[in-house]
Amino acid sequence: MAQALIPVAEARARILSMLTPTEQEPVLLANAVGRILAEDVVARRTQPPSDLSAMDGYAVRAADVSSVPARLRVVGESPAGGAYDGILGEGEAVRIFTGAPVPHGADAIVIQEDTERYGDIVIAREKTVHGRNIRPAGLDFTKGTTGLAAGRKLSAADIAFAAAMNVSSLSLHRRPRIAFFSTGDELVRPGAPLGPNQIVSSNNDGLAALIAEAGGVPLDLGIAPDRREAIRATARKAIGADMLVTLGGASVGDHDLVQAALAEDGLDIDFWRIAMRPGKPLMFGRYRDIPMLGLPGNPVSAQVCALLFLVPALTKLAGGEANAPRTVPARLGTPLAENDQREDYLRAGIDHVPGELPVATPFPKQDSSMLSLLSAADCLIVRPPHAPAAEAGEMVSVIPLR
Ligand SMILES: Nc1nc2c(c(=O)[nH]1)N[C@H]1C(S)=C(S)[C@@H](COP(=O)(O)OP(=O)(O)OC[C@H]3O[C@@H](n4cnc5c(N)ncnc54)[C@H](O)[C@@H]3O)O[C@H]1N2
Ligand code: MOO
Repeated sequence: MAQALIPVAEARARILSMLTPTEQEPVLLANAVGRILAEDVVARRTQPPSDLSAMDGYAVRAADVSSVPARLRVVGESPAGGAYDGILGEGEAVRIFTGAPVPHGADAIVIQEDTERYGDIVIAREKTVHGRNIRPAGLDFTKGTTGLAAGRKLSAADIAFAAAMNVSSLSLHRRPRIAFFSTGDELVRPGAPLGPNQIVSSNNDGLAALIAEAGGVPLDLGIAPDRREAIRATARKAIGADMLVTLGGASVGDHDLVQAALAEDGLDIDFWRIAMRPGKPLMFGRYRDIPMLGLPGNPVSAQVCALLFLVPALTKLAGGEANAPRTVPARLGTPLAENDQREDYLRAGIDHVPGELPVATPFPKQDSSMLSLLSAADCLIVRPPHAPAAEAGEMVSVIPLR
């Protein structure tokens, strides 16, 4: 009897449950963007450190400029990076610039455009109030507060924020090293001489790109021919990696040897075959000490399965919160027939309609060898197992691809 196919969500949960984050390492801010923070970042200083002017103009006592014109005596200057050391008295003003410390005694800044200057005298033409154009000390953050929480994927804004907190290096999980190889006598590298019945391996470069994009270090072990010993020898090169991914040889054909070859060399299978299209022959287990994901060889199946299983796995290894890819609602552009037991991921185009949900139209062909259609797809429509037939206009969930 055929073995039951494992649901997609269960497969992902089983993979994730086998993974633990890589160790932490200090990383300079310049190299940290896009990576996942392993420890909270605590502000090492208060920003602004003291009350600072937000404008170029004159520091005044607001009470002196409650009616205008107000005539004030300029007693000094406060540039950014400097300061006026005295205390501002009644009827006095200090020339001040954006970012400069507000002198003691002053409690407002009159912007330069609202003044006229005559030697030591400045006339304020607009009224002001207490606090205007002043950035109080600690407006942005105060020393000792947690600015960025562990688990966060660092954006450029986060890097700037960490720098402002006077933190120059961050504790991050080491980038996960993902070793992978393709199997198949028919495969050659792009650009290499092609024999009569050979095809170009698209999976190696495609997977390397996806791993790099997801924050991992791709370790391309090449192409193993369809011989058990060759598959074993190639797999052994993965020792030391955080995960091994095999491409192809996962199905039931006489030349689909990955499982049989590695079973004799320390592979312990957790599951094989899932209720998904494309990607039914997906396999997962542990090869010696290394988690191993066996992706199907069909190029679209390999990429879609990598997106659904390898990317969350990488996120977990890198210390982040691993989830299924984000879905958004859309309207179906064409009717769809009832689905079978396999959760379906249909390549589709997206049309944006102002003020309405986008319309996702599945491509008429969905063959899992067709990379042209994966490249052209704007999204994947997710159809649950046994979904009933659907009319055009019905709501569906889609995974945006770009
Ligand atoms: N009798 C059955 N046949 C198949 C089944 C099944 O359940 N029963 N499942 C089908 C499904 S679904 C898939 S997906 C494929 C996956 O098979 P494998 O993982 O064993 O992959 P291969 O046989 O090695 O290759 C499939 C296909 O993809 C091409 N390929 C492989 N590697 C690459 C690469 N690196 N770059 C580009 N193209 C690659 C290969 O030439 C084949 O055409 O099995 C179905 N069969
Ligand atoms: O699941 Mo296979 O990936 O349909 O082609």
